[in-house]
Amino acid sequence: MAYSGEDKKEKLKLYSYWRSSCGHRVRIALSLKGIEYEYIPVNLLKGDQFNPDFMKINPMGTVPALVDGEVVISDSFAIIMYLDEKYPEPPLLPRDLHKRALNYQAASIISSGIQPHQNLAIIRYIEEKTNAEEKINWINNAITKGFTALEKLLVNCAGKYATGDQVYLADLFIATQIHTAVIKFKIDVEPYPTLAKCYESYNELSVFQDSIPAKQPDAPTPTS
Ligand SMILES: N[C@@H](CCC(=O)N[C@@H](CS)C(=O)NCC(=O)O)C(=O)O
Repeated sequence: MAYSGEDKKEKLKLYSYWRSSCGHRVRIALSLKGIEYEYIPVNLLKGDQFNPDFMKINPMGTVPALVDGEVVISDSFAIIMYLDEKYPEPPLLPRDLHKRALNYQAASIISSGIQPHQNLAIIRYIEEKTNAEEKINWINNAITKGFTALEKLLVNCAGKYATGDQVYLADLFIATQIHTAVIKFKIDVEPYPTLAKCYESYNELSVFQDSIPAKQPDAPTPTS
């Protein structure tokens, strides 16, 4: 089922940045549910997240932020849950309670155990206080620790995707975290066979392919 036009008077607005993994998760959710939206770029490298107009939308100065009429939400987890409740098809949470908890757990490992450690503000600070090598070590440690935990968590329940043969919440977080690790930080996913297999499956789906950072309107044009 696609949600376009008749369910909404005004298009949703997504404030994001092409390379933001948190924004990337939300794009996949919107795309899976067939929701049309307006994409508003916030250039994190230029500091647009601290522009007073944007700070009114999200006083944390981070992307993504979603505006749906009077409703403003500025955390990817909260945005995805809001979308899932407002546009229930296809559901992002399985009915089975154990699988549901695994989805929450995997999403949480990434949103609180990995992503904050690789966030622009943090890694800039680490480099400033130490050096570029320490920054890379810091990122690698956080991703290795998180991926090792995720691999253990999912090894016995994964199918094509993280918790079976249907895409759920965990997949949105895993796909985008692996994409960032592989493409941005050049980290190999091979040591995590369950995660690597899921990544292959995501790359076969157009909703995942179309949501990747390089395909966003604010992504730099590739030079040949
Ligand atoms: N928990 C928030 C984290 C948001 C976040 O850290 N966003 C990053 C991009 S992925 C950001 O905007 N960073 C800007 C900065 O560090 O200045 C979420 O899931 O939306």
